[in-house]
Amino acid sequence: MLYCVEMDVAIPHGLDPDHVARLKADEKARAQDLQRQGKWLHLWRVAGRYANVSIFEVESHDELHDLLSGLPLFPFMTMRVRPLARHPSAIG
Ligand SMILES: O=C(O)C[C@H]1C=CC(=O)O1
Repeated sequence: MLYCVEMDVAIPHGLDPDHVARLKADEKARAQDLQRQGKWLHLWRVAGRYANVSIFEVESHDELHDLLSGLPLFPFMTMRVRPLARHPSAIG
């Protein structure tokens, strides 16, 4: 199942900078691991915003939820999830 997920990141200003740096490093490692596993197919920065648009391929809503809610930055992200269906005019 394919999903388009838009993630908006809002890290509170008062957080310890070392803690934030660690969270970002952990997030990067996890994102790259999921890409290597073939579950996080696309990861694009939204120009001008601390946000991304991503495409995930997973088995179920539950798998997607587990994966997203386990991201290190999850507590600081607002997510918009859209399930994708095949477009009848798509040639690919
Ligand atoms: O920077 C972001 O968009 C948030 C998050 C998603 C992947 C990652 O490495 O960080």
